[in-house]
Amino acid sequence: MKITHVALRTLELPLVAPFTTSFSTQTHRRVIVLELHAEVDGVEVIGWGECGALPEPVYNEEYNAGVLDVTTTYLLPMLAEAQRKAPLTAESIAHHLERIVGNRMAKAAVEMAVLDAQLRAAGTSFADYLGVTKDRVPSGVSIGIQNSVPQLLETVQGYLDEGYVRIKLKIKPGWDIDPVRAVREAHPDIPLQVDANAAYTLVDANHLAKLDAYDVLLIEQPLAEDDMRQHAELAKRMRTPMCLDESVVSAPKAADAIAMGAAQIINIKPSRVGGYLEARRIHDIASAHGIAVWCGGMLETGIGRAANAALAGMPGFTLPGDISASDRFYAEDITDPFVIEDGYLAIPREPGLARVPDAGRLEAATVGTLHVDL
Ligand SMILES: CC(=O)N[C@@H](Cc1ccc2ccccc2c1)C(=O)O
Ligand SMILES: [Mg+2]
Repeated sequence: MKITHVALRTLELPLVAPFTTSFSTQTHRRVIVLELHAEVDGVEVIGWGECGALPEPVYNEEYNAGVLDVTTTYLLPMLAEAQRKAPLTAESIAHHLERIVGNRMAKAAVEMAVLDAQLRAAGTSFADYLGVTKDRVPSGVSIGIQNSVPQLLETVQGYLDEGYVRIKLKIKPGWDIDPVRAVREAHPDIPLQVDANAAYTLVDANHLAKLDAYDVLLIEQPLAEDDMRQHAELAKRMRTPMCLDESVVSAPKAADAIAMGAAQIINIKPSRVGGYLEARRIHDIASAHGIAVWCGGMLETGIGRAANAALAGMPGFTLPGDISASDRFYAEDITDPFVIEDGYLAIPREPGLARVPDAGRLEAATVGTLHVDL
């Protein structure tokens, strides 16, 4: 394909409720969406991409202003140069961009938009492209740090009433054992896991091991992104299975984590690892080692949610992911909403990888747009 034009929109979407983690409280999602115009065999097609980066570098080292700069200054000009020699394919994007170190969320958004355009032009759904045969995926929910344990129990009950099949609690020092104990005592049999977003150190090992008493499915990223060896050490000191999120930024890192015993489970986020094609490679490596994976979330709009739902249909995604219904975070999505039905989300089967945003809602949510001609 030949990319002709890309619009990089920054959207501001209010969250239905503040979302507090160990690293921040967010009341809005300020997210970058790419609208990529391309020609495939002379026919114009539009592909959509969504970037997982936050406005500030508090989840990982990327942030929106940096994504916009690296995409307009480097990534798109490099693809403009590459496509002068030969048509681009989604599968060749990573190769063309490999001179740029890191910036995985920025690269992932570009690759996603190219893949969406390519699949749309071919009339193929992402599920079919991946060979996914399932038609729906189980839906888990990520619950932020609450003001009190009673409020947490009320929030958990609300999501269980909506049908969520797995509860994930954000934890941090001072909000960990008590909330987990309270939820487990109230719900002895629900699948329950925790996510610390790197808030602890090995000094907390004995404290975190208290979670072993509450049948916790996994503990997600208790230590820092770079603490791969430390996670392996902690895994020896806890029965609760170790799961990594922020640390697994690529397939080689996934292989390291598995080889070192730093992860018994991996949270795959296509944005964090550089795109859906790298996400598939991580799925394949993990599955080959008998390591369970599940699909994490970055509060995606329906654009990213659609692609995540298809990815989560792959056989190695054996644990419910954070692919919640659209209304978990947004009163109104910019796309047709994903709704939870009997605890599951339907995997889209329309051509393409992403859901197409409603033009009016997209415009209404846009707080800034950059246009790049290639
Ligand atoms: C669903 C979930 O817990 N996601 C991330 C953390 C996270 C937390 C807060 C966010 C705010 C704005 C955008 C993305 C965000 C991602 C995680 O698994 O670690
Ligand atoms: Mg996480």
